Amino acid sequence: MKQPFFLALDFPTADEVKAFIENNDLYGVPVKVGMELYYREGKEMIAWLKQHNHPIFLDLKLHDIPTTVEKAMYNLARLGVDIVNVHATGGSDMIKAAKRGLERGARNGSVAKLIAVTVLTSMDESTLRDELFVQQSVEDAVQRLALLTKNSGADGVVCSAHEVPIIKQACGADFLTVTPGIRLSDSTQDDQKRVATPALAKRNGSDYLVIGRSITQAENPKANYERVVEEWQHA
Ligand SMILES: O=C(O)c1cc(=O)[nH]c(=O)n1[C@@H]1O[C@H](COP(=O)(O)O)[C@@H](O)[C@H]1O
Repeated sequence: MKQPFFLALDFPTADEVKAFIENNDLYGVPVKVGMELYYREGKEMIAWLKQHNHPIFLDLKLHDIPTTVEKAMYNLARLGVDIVNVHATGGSDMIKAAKRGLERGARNGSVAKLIAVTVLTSMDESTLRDELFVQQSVEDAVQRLALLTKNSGADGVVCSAHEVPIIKQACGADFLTVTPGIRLSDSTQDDQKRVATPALAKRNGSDYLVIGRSITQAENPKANYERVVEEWQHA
């Protein structure tokens, strides 16, 4: 993979995605396709990105009963993307079912990696305590969900860069950590609560960054993309 960053293509239409990639000469970079884009442009968008050699993380965060998730993953596997995700809070039966669906639907023997969202980066301790009635710290909750994910046979987790060291300690160095909530030092935080710079994510041992608005909403997106590359290489 060119760079260990998934550029979050949070745009409403395929035309906007294509114009963005063209205008900023970002052909072939790893990308993340989320709900906003996928629900409108679906598999044609995925096919276009594959034609242009973009590694793809399809972020649909499945969370349902195991049978439904297995069948949905079977269908998603046929798209030939590189990474897909579920919510870890769906539990071990659901995560195992997701894995089965991916394996059954795999094409040409290549199975997409399965990762599970632990605690969304838009949440903090008060969200857990006051809204979800979870009394643990964010770190403890993330670590427990990471262990559940690993023991259910998935390849890694989505977490914030701050929790990477405790996850690696609990689940091993090979267990993938994919970290959104990445911000350049002069970017706005928006709706994210647990944010980190690319440099901090690198120092903490994050395997892949997910980065959207710091690049896509910037005045000069290409310059900000290069800043992320620079920070990552020199951290
Ligand atoms: O699974 C994800 O990708 C994800 C998990 C999470 O905990 N937090 C999170 O922000 N994301 C996604 O990562 C991207 C972050 O975008 P920016 O905040 O614009 O960099 C969005 O597309 C989110 O949907």
